[in-house]
Amino acid sequence: MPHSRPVLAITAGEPAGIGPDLVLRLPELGLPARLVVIADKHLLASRAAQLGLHTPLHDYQPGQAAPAGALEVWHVPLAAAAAAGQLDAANGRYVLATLDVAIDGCQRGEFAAMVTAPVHKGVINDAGIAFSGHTEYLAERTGTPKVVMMLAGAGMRVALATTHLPLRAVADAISRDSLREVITILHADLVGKFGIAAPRILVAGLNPHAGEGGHMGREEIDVIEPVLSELRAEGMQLVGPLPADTLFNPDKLASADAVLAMYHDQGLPVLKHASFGAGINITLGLPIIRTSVDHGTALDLAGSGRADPGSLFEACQLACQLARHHH
Ligand SMILES: NC(=O)c1ccc[n+]([C@@H]2O[C@H](COP(=O)([O-])OP(=O)(O)OC[C@H]3O[C@@H](n4cnc5c(N)ncnc54)[C@H](O)[C@@H]3O)[C@@H](O)[C@H]2O)c1
Ligand SMILES: N[C@H](C(=O)O)[C@H](O)COP(=O)(O)O
Repeated sequence: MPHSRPVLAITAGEPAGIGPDLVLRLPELGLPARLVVIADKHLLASRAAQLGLHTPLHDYQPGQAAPAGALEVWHVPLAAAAAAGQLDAANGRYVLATLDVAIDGCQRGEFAAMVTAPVHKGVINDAGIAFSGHTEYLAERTGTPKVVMMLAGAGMRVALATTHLPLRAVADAISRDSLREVITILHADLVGKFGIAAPRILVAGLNPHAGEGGHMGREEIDVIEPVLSELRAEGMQLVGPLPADTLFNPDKLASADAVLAMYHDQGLPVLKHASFGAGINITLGLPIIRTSVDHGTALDLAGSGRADPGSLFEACQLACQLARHHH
């Protein structure tokens, strides 16, 4: 019965980072899914030996599930041997090749969802490949004009109006059109993927004190408020633009299904402070399901056995739930 359990594609990420360490722990979760790890199989075997783990590794065969408790491996060969903690730009293309296998498999329907362990954005760029993150890469590879990054954890969902941009470029990137698209995607996926019938979304301002009536910036008046009014008229429950320094107070969050922050470090430090180690990153607006960890490659911990698999576990659990819901 090959289709009785959803098949999750899990990319092991940067080979020198903690991704390989964490995926080797996945059988502990006992998830009702087939876990197909996309990575170099020799890397996984040698990292398992380094960590003293005895995770059963089977070559992935689409029509034949491995026994529960084992990982199935879709082998993508490294370009150069990888040592824990030591980045090597020679493997930049390998990392993207693992993502391509997962994306293509999801688009074909062979995988129900993909879950990503962390990649190192810097070393991929050092390899001569322009790369700002999975989020943007997935949008491009699936031909999706606009996606939304959302992190979830500690009872919060925080979506971002802009993602991996220099701070200097943020204000210019927030236009009425882009904001309307972001809120529309966020709203649609809260309803469609998360099953929240009438989501209530808190929207942050961009400037301190949400612009202080135009005295500390005009983006709230010129861009954010007009879009919120327009979308409220379509029936969305949108509160804001609110000053970002107080919008994360527990009493405000209690009444909300999600927060929309205007930029990466307005929203994510709050969420990661509250949930680091168990937070999840979800890409909204894609034609496929993608969840991820909330942390990076932690090169300092790779191969040490001290990396916490909690976030990867949560990401796989959510991918499994969303896949079942979608199915
Ligand atoms: N999903 C992703 O692919 C993703 C997410 C965030 C950062 N990154 C990338 O990771 C690289 C390193 O980023 P960084 O140093 O800012 O963040 P990081 O998350 O790798 O490390 C920050 C701190 O948290 C610790 N840490 C991280 N994950 C942990 C875990 N699972 N268990 C225990 N401790 C953990 C690290 O040891 C370090 O002290 C960058 O290239 C960044 O772009 C990738
Ligand atoms: N912004 C994310 C975070 O800080 O957790 C992270 O960089 C991952 O982004 P991608 O999923 O786009 O790689």
